[in-house]
Amino acid sequence: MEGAMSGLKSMSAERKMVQERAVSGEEPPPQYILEESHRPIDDPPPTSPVPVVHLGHSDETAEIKAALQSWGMFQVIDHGLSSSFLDEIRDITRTFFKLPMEEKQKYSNIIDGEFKHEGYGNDNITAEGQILDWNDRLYLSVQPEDERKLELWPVNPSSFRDVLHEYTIKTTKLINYILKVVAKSLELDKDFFSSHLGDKSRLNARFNYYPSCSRPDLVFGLKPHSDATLITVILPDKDVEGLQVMKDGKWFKVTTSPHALLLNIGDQMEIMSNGIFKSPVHRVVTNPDNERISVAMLCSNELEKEIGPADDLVNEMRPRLYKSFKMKDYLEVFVQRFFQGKRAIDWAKF
Ligand SMILES: O=C(O)CCC(=O)C(=O)O
Ligand SMILES: [Fe+2]
Repeated sequence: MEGAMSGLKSMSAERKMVQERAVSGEEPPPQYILEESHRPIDDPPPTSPVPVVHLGHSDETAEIKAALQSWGMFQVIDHGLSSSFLDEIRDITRTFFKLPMEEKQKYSNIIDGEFKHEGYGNDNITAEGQILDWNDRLYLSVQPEDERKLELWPVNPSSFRDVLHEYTIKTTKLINYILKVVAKSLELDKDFFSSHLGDKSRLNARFNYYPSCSRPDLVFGLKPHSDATLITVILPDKDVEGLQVMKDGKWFKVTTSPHALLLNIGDQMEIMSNGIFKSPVHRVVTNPDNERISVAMLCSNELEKEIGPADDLVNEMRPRLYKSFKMKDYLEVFVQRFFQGKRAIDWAKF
């Protein structure tokens, strides 16, 4: 067993970045190739624009409720972030991934052969036969501010840290606003989620880089998953599509305005809303001609916090559907299952 674990450990540590494979024109090697029944099928899934919610309008609460009950996600255009600032975030992302490999490796998520969540890299390899995603990423914890590992924040491009800091402040403000509206839509006190989040609530930034892939029919850019979060803010690529969401058992391409931020709820919201809202399953497919980037800001409750369904959402008509547990215990289960392409929410159900 120990031998097998150390074998897996060295597979994580020694693997090549997807970007290196794409640059040298490699076809995806066997570890990336999906079983036939799991492959993204070629006939393009229907496109349907994810609902647009108008913040500050009198019907924002009803719009958010309807969007979360049907899609689990919505796009926001009047979010208060300028289009030029959104482009700056896209620019620092592209510039970082364009740096020479040895420069990016200074921020590696493998330290002394051990996989860490934070930093530049790929998923951990935790099991023999695990199918890998056609994606490299930079994962950074941005909040609480005093827990930032600044040594993993790129200094190149030189604006990277300042832009990410500013984006953290702006997304936090947007998330706080949206969480009040979501609470109202559930007829909870408007501060229900923010008071639960507490002072040590977490915000993580995941910069995704999906190199072009000669065989998009065989691989995923990002495997089907729901987020572990309370809520996630995605800045999608301006030009290249790839994100798909499961709705009513079917996959839909997600199309958004270039000026939009896309918000989706995660498992913590499904649990706290006692299943009134469902955390959407989504995935990313690759593209033979173009690379794609996205930035996900992932907002979660404090690690020591106990979470469970809101008492006011449990009644005779709607019994308690999920257990209560410590956030950190959920994340541990989530991470193990995520790498295996399995959902953690089933673990939380009664
Ligand atoms: O690339 C995207 O559009 C989505 C990324 C995503 O789902 C994630 O980082 O959790
Ligand atoms: Fe996601």
